[in-house]
Amino acid sequence: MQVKVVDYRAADAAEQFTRSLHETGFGVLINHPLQQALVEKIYADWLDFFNGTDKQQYAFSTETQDGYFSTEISETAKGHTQKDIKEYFHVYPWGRIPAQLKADAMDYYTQANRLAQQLLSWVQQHTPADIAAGYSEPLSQMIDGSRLTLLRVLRYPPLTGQEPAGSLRAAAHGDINLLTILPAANEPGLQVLSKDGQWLDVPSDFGMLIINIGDMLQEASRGYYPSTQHRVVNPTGEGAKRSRVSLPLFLHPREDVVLSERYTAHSYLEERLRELGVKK
Ligand SMILES: O=C(O)CCC(=O)C(=O)O
Ligand SMILES: [Fe+2]
Repeated sequence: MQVKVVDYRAADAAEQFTRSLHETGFGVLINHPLQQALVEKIYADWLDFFNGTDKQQYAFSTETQDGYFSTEISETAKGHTQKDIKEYFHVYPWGRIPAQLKADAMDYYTQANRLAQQLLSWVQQHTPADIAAGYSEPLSQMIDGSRLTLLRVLRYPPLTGQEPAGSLRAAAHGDINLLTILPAANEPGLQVLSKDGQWLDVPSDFGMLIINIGDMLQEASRGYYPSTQHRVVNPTGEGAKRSRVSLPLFLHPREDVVLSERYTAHSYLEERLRELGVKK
């Protein structure tokens, strides 16, 4: 298995891209419309923020989930016992955002949401009719007016050598949401679990955009689009001295969206956040 790199401008981009999502849970786009210069500026400005002390004033709220999550309270992936080696900030348009970082973060949030809506309509168009018949509403409509779509700015600090044995920058997990949109990070490390149980590097050269299916879309599509396990491995050598910054946009449906007979978006999210240990 290999995650395919698809040219967003190719005539058959939608077909190739959605086939990759069906086969691997992941797809990688080049020549996509998100501005690389903006992504890089966000990486640089937020790295300064994480290196400073202001972040302590934005401690996240268990109720609303916006704000800063320190390495001490960082999430523990489902089925794991060690916390991930990461700190992060959850940006929601209605949430707290440091003033000097707000304009760029919201600009990116808007651009990425627009692209996501189009990608969801590609996914919809290429869903087999019997599966699509089970969607409670068109996929791109599920995110209309959602308050829960979330831009996560992640910083994986340089390693100290004191990390607990076996802990990873991000332990193997599936994302909770519908679809995740992730520009290539400033450092390598992202891997995806293949069907035959091998960890493979996700193509993530400069400028690539990585998209993966989340558990909610797996649930809504009855597994046709799989939410594939992925992780971020610890660097060795010189790379261990450097921070890694990444910027996933987690696309969430409106809370009232019916995902399946078992779940609404709301009931699903509550269950998963409790499992992650970031909600009571
Ligand atoms: O940092 C990355 O490249 C991936 C992050 C991720 O998988 C997540 O936060 O869910
Ligand atoms: Fe993830």
